[in-house]
Amino acid sequence: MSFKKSKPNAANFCSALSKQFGYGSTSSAKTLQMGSLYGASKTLKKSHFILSSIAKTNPINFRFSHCQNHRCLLDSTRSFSSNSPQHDNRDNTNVDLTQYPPERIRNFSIIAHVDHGKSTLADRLLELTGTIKRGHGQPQYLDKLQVERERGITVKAQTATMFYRNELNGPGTSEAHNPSSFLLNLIDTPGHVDFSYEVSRSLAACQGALLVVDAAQGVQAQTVANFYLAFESELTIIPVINKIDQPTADPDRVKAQLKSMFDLDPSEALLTSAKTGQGLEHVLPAVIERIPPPRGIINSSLRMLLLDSYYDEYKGVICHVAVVDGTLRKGDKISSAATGQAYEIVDVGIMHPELTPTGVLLTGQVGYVVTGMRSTKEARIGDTLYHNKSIVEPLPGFKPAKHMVFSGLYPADGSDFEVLNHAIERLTCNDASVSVTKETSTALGLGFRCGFLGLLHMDVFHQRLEQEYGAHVISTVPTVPYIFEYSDGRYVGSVITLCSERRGQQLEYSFIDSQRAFMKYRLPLREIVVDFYNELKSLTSGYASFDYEDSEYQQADMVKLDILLNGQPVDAMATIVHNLKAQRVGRELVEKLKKFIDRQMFEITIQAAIGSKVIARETISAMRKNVLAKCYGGDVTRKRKLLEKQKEGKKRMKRVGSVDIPQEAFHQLLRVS
Ligand SMILES: Nc1nc2c(ncn2[C@@H]2O[C@H](COP(=O)(O)OP(=O)(O)OP(=O)(O)O)[C@@H](O)[C@H]2O)c(=O)[nH]1
Repeated sequence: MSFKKSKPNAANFCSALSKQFGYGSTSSAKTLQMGSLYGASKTLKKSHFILSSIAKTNPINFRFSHCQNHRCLLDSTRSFSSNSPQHDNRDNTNVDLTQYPPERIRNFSIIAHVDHGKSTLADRLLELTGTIKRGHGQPQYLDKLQVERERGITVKAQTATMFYRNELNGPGTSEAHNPSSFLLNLIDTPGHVDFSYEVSRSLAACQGALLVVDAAQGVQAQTVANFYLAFESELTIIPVINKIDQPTADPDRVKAQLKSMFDLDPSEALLTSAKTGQGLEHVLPAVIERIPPPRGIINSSLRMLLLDSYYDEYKGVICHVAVVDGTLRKGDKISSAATGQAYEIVDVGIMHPELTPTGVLLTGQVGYVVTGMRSTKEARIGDTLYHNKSIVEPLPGFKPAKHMVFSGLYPADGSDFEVLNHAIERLTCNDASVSVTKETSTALGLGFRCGFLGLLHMDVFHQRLEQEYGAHVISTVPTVPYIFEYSDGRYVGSVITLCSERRGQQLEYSFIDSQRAFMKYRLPLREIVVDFYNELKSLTSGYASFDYEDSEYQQADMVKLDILLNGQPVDAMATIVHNLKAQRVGRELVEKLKKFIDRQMFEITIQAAIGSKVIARETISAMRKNVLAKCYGGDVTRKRKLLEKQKEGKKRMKRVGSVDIPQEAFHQLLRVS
């Protein structure tokens, strides 16, 4: 499966806020719920599913002059700002963080729907502040993972520290004495719904968020979801209408949406083009003016929130932290509230944007620490770190991730279990939203049962295992639920038909404006986990978008569909389907398997069965060895004897032979709904 920014495919986008189907035949079906965004205001409840479609908009001129009188100089000449994107681990003693008390710190995230321009805007802000060199040749600088670059999407939130000061205080004024120098921590977040856990974690370190909205596409499903994440975290939200350079940009329409859906004052919206640079000079002044400084207590005991972590071959576990109260210095002895383990701070610094040692982190600052943690399991995301022997109230931490898609992960070669074990342990250090338990399959041997936030998340996790740790993985059919949001105007009819075919129950249907509709459906996750999103996109010419929320379990007529190879059930291929669809799904599964299993020296029967009842069957005939090749004109009894012997041998092989199932066959099964 692959997910490209421009052409999302169904399987990937169908990520899930869902729980695992029960695996027994008596389990109930999982349902999905779409929610309406209608009438969103500060009192609104979080919405569930959105279906919206946007007709092409006409180009429109806009006039907007917010912040036009604000004069600012983005300081790119400071001695500690780097002009090189690759300056990892400089011993940057010039960075004196003690010059930045909380009132001169602003921590903010950039949040948006997929592709609305978060990472590009982050690039521009890093360039404007001299944090990275202009035209560094690497767009979306903070998207560092190979998987992010290949797919063109952000999957990990990334923090970067920038330094910024106003011209009004005089260019050239020394950093130490310039009262309006600011330390800004920017967190670029992913837009895809599968990675919203990254967004919510990032928001915990922020007091404000730039809500970026594409000037042509307007408010989309993840705009709404992310708005509510920020709103519920009580952050100051600055709306940024981006991509105003596009011919179809219609900022006035977007402003009206922001007002009607979120009660955001249209006059507060910034108009930008991260591509051309238009309007960007107003962004950081707005951040400084509107977002409050962090509220921590300087003279209090240290309390530090563990935001994220990753494993570095040389340094061990590196933790990203936000200092909520107090001060942290290199050499300090700290403890973990979650595990009670004690550590010494070996290194501390900021991401500027690479690791830059500073020796200290003060109240309100965001940075990294190296503590000599030996095991990745010790780094508990959401943990509170504090000075040894001090008594502190632990911070609230994060809500646990809700796993919606569960899949078995097995080493492609059974003997590589330890390699996979090691790889999963390291990767989950950097992706705490994945749950992992060991399991055994008779067909695939020792492996893991993993919970993901969605199919794209699952797919990205597989890819990262391969790319970053060289582990080759077979994944089993996900036992998963999904939820969506859509928007549509002109395509409403076909969306309704699609949802009805998928056993959806319409809960709400309303229009946001003349071109957009919101629909709320309760859908069985099983029905949308595969291909639903592709169909939705193709039916609506790509205009529909969706978001989803877990709904309650519902009673449903579900059956367990087993796949048998030569009479032996393959547990990894068993799936739960609705009784009405069992016949069709069974037939599709055996037909697919027939295509992907190679002929062998014996006949292979592939069956789909519910309990003892076989509902579909295919046969792969045996490869025929010409046992008569050497009988030049021999007598007919001799030939018959040889053929009889071959037949006997084949029967035996069939009985004892094990069928080789290629990895591709497992992947193909994922695509049958
Ligand atoms: N015309 C135009 N294109 C832009 C602008 N900003 C970003 N883009 C383009 O929009 C596409 C998506 O930009 P990204 O910055 O990757 O979007 P994103 O929101 O970070 O995407 P995800 O992280 O995947 O959610 C890229 O092709 C950018 O070049 C803009 O102001 N104008």
